[in-house]
Amino acid sequence: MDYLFLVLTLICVYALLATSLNLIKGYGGLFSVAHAVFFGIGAYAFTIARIEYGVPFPLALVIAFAMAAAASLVLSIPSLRVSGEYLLLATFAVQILGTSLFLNLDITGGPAGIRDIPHADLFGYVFQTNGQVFIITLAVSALCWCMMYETARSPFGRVMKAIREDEIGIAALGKDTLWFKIAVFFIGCGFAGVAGGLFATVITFINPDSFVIYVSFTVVIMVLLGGLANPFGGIAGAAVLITLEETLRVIMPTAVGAHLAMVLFGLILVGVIMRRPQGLLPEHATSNLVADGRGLEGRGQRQAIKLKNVDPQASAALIHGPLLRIENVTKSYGGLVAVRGTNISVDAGDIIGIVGPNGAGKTTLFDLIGGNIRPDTGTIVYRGQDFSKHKPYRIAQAGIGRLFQHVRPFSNMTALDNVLVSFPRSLRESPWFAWLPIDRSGEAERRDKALELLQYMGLEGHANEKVGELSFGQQKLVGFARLLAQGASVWLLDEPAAGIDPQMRQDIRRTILRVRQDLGVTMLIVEHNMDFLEGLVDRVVFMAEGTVVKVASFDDIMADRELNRLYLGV
Ligand SMILES: Nc1ncnc2c1ncn2[C@@H]1O[C@H](COP(=O)(O)OP(=O)(O)OP(=O)(O)O)[C@@H](O)[C@H]1O
Repeated sequence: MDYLFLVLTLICVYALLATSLNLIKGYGGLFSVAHAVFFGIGAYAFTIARIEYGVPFPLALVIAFAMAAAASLVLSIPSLRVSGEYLLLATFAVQILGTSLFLNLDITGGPAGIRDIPHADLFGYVFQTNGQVFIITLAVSALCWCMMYETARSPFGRVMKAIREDEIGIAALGKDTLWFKIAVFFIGCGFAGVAGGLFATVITFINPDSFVIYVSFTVVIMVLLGGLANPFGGIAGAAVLITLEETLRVIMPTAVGAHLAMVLFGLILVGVIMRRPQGLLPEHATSNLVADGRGLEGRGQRQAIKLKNVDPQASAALIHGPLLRIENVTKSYGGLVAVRGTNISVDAGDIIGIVGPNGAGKTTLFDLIGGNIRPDTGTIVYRGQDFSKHKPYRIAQAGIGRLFQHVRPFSNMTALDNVLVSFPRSLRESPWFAWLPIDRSGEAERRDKALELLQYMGLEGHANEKVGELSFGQQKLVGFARLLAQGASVWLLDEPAAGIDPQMRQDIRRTILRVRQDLGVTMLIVEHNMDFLEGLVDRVVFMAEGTVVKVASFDDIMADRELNRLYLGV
């Protein structure tokens, strides 16, 4: 029984460690193979605090969190600007560095480590037997798990998921992705530190062997096996692997058993990747708030509702002069000038079509306005302020929204969550408040607004469906609902009519006209389909070879024989 308690205690510790990595990888999409280092930093910080300074058990756990989280900044601030294999390599380097420091620093006791770590105690009660140690470990792990669970399902967790799905897409909705990634890394590493503190108090002895890269890989396997972005994934993965490891230890109590465990873990990883990439417990896409269908009743037909809750910064009447001015903007790629000395002036409430042959520079122009690339020369002035050197999220926050040609949907999130994540920053979108039971009414209000926006787009019946499973046209309508939630006053629509059937094209056209009529949103529409633009746009900007060739009404452009012959082939 005593041994069983020890195994259960270890499962709790590693479940906490795996859940903290799941927060980083499952929600943040950030692949780290250095998690054992933060586990170790927590363990050493906890141990030193307890032994050297006699710090009480709960406070030592807080110190473990703080030290591991603070150490994460050393890695995350420089390296989270990169992703994919570069981030993986950066975390690998941190793992090697961490192991080397644990081995060579005096404070860590070098290879011999630190012994006789005191048992957990609370209000004078010492948790000594394996049963008692299990209870305190379970209690702390459960508390941390609840905090991470709340964080993951909060608006903060929703933004993290969207970053994982499409970082450019969520930046275009006004979220500072770097800040969110640093924050999720900070929190995940902090909880790894708490797991380290618990580990130290359970085993009462630590040395660098417990924090080597093998441990980091084992935790990665726990997460992948249990289920990425599933709150119970880390627990399931830890339970399976720790049980397996301990069973092997009992059957083969030699070094062979330990090596066999490594081989088995490797095979499990390969098996998971090949047979069940979603892990034992797959991620749920359904928004918690309408999981039971609440809020969807009575929302049958598309109605001519007033968007009373929507606040696009479309106070067109308050703008003096042009809302958006593109002044003498040039952008080259090597010898190729994609946009050349372009000047376009857009008044509030205008709908402007941007047309021209392939390679004319239309998308580049949108990239420049949206901040995805910077102009070589020239300025982009919005509401009187030069935005040409601002980051995409700042431009989006200022009120310029974009529907990308391929929408950039958050495919594994529901339509409702796609809209919810687009609202401007709320209290619980901050990682510090995400786990607190606050702003529930604000969240309920946003849900109602989001449902209203989906209803406005005729998508109320799809609120709970994954956007990746909707048709391309419906995804575009979700994109419109996201722009409304964002409150963008200028919409950059990149080929909204492309890739959809004629019926849906009409729907989208009607929606654009309706948004303009109801909200006075200003729009720039890049489009090849001239029929789509007829009767929709106030002016057409004709571009060719990076240059604005002509700005005129739709009829004048169509009547210009030379343009039609040269570029439109009609
Ligand atoms: N990142 C890049 N690197 C190099 N050249 C680029 C890059 N992006 C665009 N270009 C080039 O710049 C020119 C303008 O491209 P852009 O995509 O803006 O044209 P477009 O008018 O949107 O064309 P389409 O209608 O086909 O989408 C093209 O010649 C293109 O090859």
